[in-house]
Amino acid sequence: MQPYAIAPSILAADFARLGEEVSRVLEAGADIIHLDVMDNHYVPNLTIGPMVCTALRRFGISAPLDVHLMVTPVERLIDDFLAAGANYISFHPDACVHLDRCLQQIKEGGAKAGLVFNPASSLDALDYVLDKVDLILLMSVNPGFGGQRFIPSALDKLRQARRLIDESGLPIRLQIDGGVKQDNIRQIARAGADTFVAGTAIFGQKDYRAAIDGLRRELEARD
Ligand SMILES: O=C(CO)[C@@H](O)[C@H](O)COP(=O)(O)O
Ligand SMILES: [Fe+2]
Repeated sequence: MQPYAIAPSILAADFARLGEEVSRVLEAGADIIHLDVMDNHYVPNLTIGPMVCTALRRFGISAPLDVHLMVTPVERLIDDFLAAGANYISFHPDACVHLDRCLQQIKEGGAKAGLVFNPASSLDALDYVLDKVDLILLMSVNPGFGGQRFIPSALDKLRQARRLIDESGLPIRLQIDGGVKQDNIRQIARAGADTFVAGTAIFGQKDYRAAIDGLRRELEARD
């Protein structure tokens, strides 16, 4: 993966044409595809399951699929998403009883494992498992819906997570999710993020290439 990765969230895509939408956004320069899995239990919304991941693979999508689980419990779905071809599987520590076991389950299944932190959650859950994590995902909105406004306190938490990662020397990606736009991505990158989920900022635009180029231009102008 390149130093900065753009991960369009399909939550804002046209679900009636999902395969084409994902192809188009990849042709427009997306690095990975972010899939928001919601169960109407952990979050008050209901979206997609592993069948959609399988369908995208059958459609010919070979790009990395980044699955963001907003479900509880997570255990069974991990196996289903591994079988469906997910490359990254991230879950919320508070949605899972045996955190260490879930991380192992993902890694033994051949995918990269991520932990997700809600806007009001501390990073304490990383204390004993940092070496088992490939990705830290910080939510900059409350999970459940696309199109919300970026919560500014996520910037401090990004700086804190960036310090943790740098001090550990581990190759952990730092992903930000929620309300990422052209007018704030530069500030978010400065705070330490390297992977940027964007739903409405990309799929909400007519020209996906212009949207992704616009985000990248801001990243290049970061310093
Ligand atoms: O996980 C979530 C929401 O729970 C996100 O992935 C959103 O889908 C991002 O959408 P935008 O805020 O970029 O529109
Ligand atoms: Fe997400």
